[in-house]
Amino acid sequence: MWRNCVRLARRGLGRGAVLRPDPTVSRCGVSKDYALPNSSWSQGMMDLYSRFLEMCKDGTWKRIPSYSNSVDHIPGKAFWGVHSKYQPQLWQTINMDTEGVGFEYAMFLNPSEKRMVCLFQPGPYLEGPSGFAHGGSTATIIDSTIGSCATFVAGRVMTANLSINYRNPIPLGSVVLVDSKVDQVEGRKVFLSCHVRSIDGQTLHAEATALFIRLDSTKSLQQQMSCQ
Ligand SMILES: CCCCCCCCCCCC(=O)SCCNC(=O)CCNC(=O)[C@H](O)C(C)(C)COP(=O)(O)OP(=O)(O)OC[C@H]1O[C@@H](n2cnc3c(N)ncnc32)[C@H](O)[C@@H]1OP(=O)(O)O
Repeated sequence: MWRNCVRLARRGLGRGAVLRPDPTVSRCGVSKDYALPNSSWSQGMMDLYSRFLEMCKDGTWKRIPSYSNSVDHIPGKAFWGVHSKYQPQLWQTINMDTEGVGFEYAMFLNPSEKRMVCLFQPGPYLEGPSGFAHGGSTATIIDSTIGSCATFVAGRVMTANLSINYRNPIPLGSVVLVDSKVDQVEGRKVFLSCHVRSIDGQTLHAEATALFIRLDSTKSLQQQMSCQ
């Protein structure tokens, strides 16, 4: 499906050339918010989602939609618009068209607390040890959640450091809460921390700290990321 739906664009030739999806084309030609309930969500995931939606009513929390194609949804805004309050996310990595097999998730932002939480239900494609989520998939969802939080406070950022302690394995199909917050901002550096817990709060699955760096505004993203 991926091969059929995505137009790949080769940008540049030779050293440093990258092959990546054309950001103007959504994976199936249709823009879709991937962070919405579907039939694969367990009752626990639905209940938690409803609780957070309830907390959105007074404006304390905001639901963050997730599109693989930002173009239709952020008209006039450059990729990773700087200092956006909150905006649709661009997730080619974690959005899968088959429901329930990979990352099922929904993110909510608490702007005043500079906190981003992610309700996460890992599917079978994320298996590492038998029956449990692969540590790399846990790192991905942590990086995505923390990164979204850093984006909220600082605009265009990249992960410079991510340190994770894995405390208890995450059973596939279970629901965990990835809870991240900004601890400190020093110039271009954003320090964050994160805990991943079961929804009853009894099991600590992982804890992490991260450093994100706000990209130099005088350089384009291309320059910033080119080989030096
Ligand atoms: C709609 C869509 C939303 C989308 C929402 C987006 C969410 C994003 C989530 C996914 C994010 C990723 O996976 S990003 C992919 C993984 N990350 C990467 O590939 C990053 C690779 N690294 C880099 O490109 C670069 O090293 C940067 C950009 C991180 C930093 O480069 P730079 O901008 O030139 O900055 P530089 O001068 O080196 O460093 C600035 C300051 O930070 C310090 N510093 C730099 N790196 C480190 C480090 N690892 N540990 C400690 N300190 C460090 C330096 O000492 C310096 O301190 P001082 O001297 O000033 O005191």
